Amino acid sequence: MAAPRKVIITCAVTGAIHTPSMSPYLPVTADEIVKAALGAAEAGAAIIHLHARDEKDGRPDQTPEGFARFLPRIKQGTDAVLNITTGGSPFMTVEERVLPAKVFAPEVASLNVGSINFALYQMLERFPDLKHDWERQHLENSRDLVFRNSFKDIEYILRTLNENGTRFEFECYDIAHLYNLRHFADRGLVKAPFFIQSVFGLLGGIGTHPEDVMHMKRTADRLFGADYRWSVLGAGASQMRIAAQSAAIGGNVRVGLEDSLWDGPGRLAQSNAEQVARVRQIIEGLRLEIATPDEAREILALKG
Ligand SMILES: C[C@H](N)CC(=O)CC(=O)O
Ligand SMILES: [Zn+2]
Repeated sequence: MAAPRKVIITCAVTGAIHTPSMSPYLPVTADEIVKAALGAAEAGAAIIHLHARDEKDGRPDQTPEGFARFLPRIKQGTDAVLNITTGGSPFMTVEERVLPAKVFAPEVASLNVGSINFALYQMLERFPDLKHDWERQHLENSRDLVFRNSFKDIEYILRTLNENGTRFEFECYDIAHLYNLRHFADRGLVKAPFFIQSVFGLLGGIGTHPEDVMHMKRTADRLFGADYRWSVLGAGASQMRIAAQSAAIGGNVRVGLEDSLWDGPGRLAQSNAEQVARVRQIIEGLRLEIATPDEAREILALKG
């Protein structure tokens, strides 16, 4: 009897898309990010995806100092794999975005494998009472926002972080991004196994229909065969449905308040750990097991 498959849970605890007025549960300060990360790891997340924020008003902060406020305490409190963003906020330059991962040389860093229109303004309707001006500007300005990840930008991040032995969470927001990754693999700039994080439901990228999920998986199977490890994230209300479909067809999952503030229709998730516990229930309900951090390191061939 084959052992149950191990499913890797990634938790993205705060991000740079949602803003503090949208949810009182969104971690903002370093203390809150530490508590959220350790809580998510305790609940079963093997990988923690990290962004930093300004302590006072919560705007995205992509300075190494911003990450230094919480990284050592998280490292001390858990053996979970730490994944530092190179996406930062889509309004930042690639030089700004890559700096924290360059300085801290994490086991994993995110890498966005293509450019997309990145709409957030539709959230203005959902959240009419934003406290800070920057929050309204952040959403408003996304009408004209292209999250730039040119081939030159991607190569720059790859060459900068390959030196540290850092491996990547390849964020693919659309089918074209899988072909971009194939291109860099053919050039030998990325090494298998490829950890592909398919992003569903961001306005500007692919949708959340089960056919969209199958299309991503079928295309990745064709382009990468056994050389990739697949994971998915569903934005907003689609989070758990997309995770369930992925777990059922051999994939891994990502949850966290970066990707969705919700725990069911109209109910704000009260912690990242709550979302990890819910997706764990789904995984164990399918009679699968969650991967420990060390099992995730083995599955993804991380430097440890
Ligand atoms: C949809 C997610 N915000 C994708 C993300 O996590 C990007 C990054 O940090 O590099
Ligand atoms: Zn992120």
